[in-house]
Amino acid sequence: MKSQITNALSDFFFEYETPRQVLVRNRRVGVVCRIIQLGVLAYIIGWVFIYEKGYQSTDTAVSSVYTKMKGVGYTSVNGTERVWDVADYVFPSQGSSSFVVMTNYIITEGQEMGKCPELPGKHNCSSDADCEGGRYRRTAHGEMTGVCVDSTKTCEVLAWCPVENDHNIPDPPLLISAENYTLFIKNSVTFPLFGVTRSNLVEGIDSSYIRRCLYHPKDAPLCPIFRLGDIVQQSGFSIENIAKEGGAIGIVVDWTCNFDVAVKHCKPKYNFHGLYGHPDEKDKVKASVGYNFRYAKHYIENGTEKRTLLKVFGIRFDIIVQSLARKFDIIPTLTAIGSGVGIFGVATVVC
Ligand SMILES: Nc1ncnc2c1ncn2[C@@H]1O[C@H](COP(=O)(O)OP(=O)(O)OP(=O)(O)O)[C@@H](O)[C@H]1O
Repeated sequence: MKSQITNALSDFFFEYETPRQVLVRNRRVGVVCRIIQLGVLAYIIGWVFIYEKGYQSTDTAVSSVYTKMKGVGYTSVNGTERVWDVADYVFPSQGSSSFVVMTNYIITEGQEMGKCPELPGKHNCSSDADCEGGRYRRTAHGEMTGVCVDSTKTCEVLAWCPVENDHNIPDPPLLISAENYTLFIKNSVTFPLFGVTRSNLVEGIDSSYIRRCLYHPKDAPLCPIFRLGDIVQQSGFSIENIAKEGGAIGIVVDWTCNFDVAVKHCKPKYNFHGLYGHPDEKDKVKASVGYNFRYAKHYIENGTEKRTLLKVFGIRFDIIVQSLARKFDIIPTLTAIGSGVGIFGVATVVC
């Protein structure tokens, strides 16, 4: 028993096996083998190393975006002139990466708590029995009082009165001048794996350049100030259409960087994508068109709380940062070489 174990151990430690090599002198097999090896070599060098950059490790960035609009709009509605500045037309005002620029609105001034009839068209009634007191209708403005108002043939509601009438959206849009506003984007990205931080205000973009430049895809691709009309156009919309009923535009800041070359070559690229906007005429039956929301400004007049309600139609901008940085790393390089050497074995098997 003991000698059997000793034999097994000595077999294991003092013997070595290796496959026997056979040299085949055959032209056809030789050519096929070389072609397969060449194909594998081309795959490893061309695809894995050059195209897929298998010798580099990758990292995505953490980022922060800050925006600021500038520009002034002017409206003259029913003889009332008004100037709209950035504090009036940007929502929210903090300069976040997702914000709305108002391009059209329906204003309902002097609303106060009270009882008034609903809008004609919606919530019609023929008698008080149709307006169940204390109940709400899904798209109503307030709580029904149980009265059907004769003059309008609509239910009376306890609500902010008079209720908003949004049957007609102003056309042309009231703030079509929004196309001349400018947007400033400040974006900073950090690639934690490589310990690199970059800003879209890259080398050469100083305060005097910022004061006079305007983004242009060819002439000024690094200027961080964008004209709104240009953004709308480059995202595939027309300002007249999107301004009336609103829409959304994605601005992509693309950081594709190679840190094997100097960090200063890591620069952002801007792309614009229409996310949703004014549809073609044939799409009129769509359940929802454009983009809008309601916004109220409250105040006290003669001891009564009142509000001005705005149904805001606007362009919603979403600034999306996309990033991919690469740098030489020994581990992916060795992994790629190792898998390449492994694939070489395929040629031998096939041959
Ligand atoms: N939307 C924009 N369009 C054009 N220029 C802008 C815009 N936003 C900012 N700027 C300019 O870019 C520079 C940097 O803006 P930043 O907000 O950092 O400074 P600021 O002095 O607080 O700007 P400001 O007081 O003019 O709003 C300033 O010269 C500013 O006037």
